[in-house]
Amino acid sequence: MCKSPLHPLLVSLPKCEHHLHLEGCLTPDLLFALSAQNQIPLPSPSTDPAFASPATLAARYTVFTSLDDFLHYYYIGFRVLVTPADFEALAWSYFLHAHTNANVRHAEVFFDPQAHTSRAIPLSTVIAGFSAAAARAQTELGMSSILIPCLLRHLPVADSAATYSALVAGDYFASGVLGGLGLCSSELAQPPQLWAPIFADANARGIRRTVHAGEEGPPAYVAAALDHLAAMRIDHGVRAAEDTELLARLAADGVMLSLCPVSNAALRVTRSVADAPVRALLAHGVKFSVNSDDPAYFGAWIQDVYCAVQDAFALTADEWAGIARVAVQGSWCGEERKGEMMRELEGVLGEWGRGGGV
Ligand SMILES: Nc1ncnc2[nH]cnc12
Ligand SMILES: [Zn+2]
Repeated sequence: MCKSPLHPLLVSLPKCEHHLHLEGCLTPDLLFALSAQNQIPLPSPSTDPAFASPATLAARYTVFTSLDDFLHYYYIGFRVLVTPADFEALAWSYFLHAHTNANVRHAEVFFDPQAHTSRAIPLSTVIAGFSAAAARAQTELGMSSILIPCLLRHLPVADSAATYSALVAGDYFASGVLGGLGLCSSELAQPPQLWAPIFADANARGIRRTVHAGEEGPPAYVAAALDHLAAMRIDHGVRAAEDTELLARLAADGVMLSLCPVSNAALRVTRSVADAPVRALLAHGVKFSVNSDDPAYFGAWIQDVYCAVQDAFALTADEWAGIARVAVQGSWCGEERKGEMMRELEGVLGEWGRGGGV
């Protein structure tokens, strides 16, 4: 909860989340429970004392030193996910939390196929579990969602190409089970252009494209994601704020950044949430949405992130209205769904105004 008088508005705003890794919703409690259930050992506390208990692991998560320090723990977490039911339970825990605590109405969620297939978990197992949870969220919560597989930059590009080909051959994109293609994981020394042939093929097939760039990597990686991968959205993009020409380009082209200010502070991309480029983006007219990234690892779900941004920047109700409208418009759902969400949003804003909102 934030200290702002706008807190009730921030809770009730219908939200779209565009930057959420489903595997980033694996809490230490669920990690230990699935480890016991599936009889998959975690690292021994004698090699890493963080694995003594869920509490010690949660404490370790508060002192990440970099993206790669976080990714080390993040990929260990994958080991305990085995059955379609495990994947479904993980995704459902996110959808239910986002619906109940933050009024998320639409979520575009990432997952990392290569980090499962490399453990001999078939693509079909992962996708069956995640898509079952997405269907349940639609039916039971009225929440729409889009599943987006991310290719992993810390693995050879050939591995990305093989995974992408398997996804295409499995008809997952053409059938609409998957709604886009992403690129994530370690960023430094992994320039986006290495993935150009894969993203060119995706573009030719009409598959939407989003790319993690400008998190730890330089502004040039953001430009390269646009130039070489035809990225339609940039995930993070924080470091774009270092380059005013790039900001002007993002604004002119209407490219939305999926900002994750709490993640950035947790991974030392910025010193604090207050160092996120929120004011610079607003001033330059760059579109952005506010997102959680890996909430179980950073201890902040989307509502907490909205509150953290408000505590840091004291935005006005009008500024939040603009951010919420951009989030709806920048979503990849159909125009009809956007229209529904926009009407809901305008209803909430109108009610806030009539109540004498600040
Ligand atoms: N913040 C992040 N950056 C890059 N890859 C990720 N995978 C999960 N979270 C990530
Ligand atoms: Zn991310």
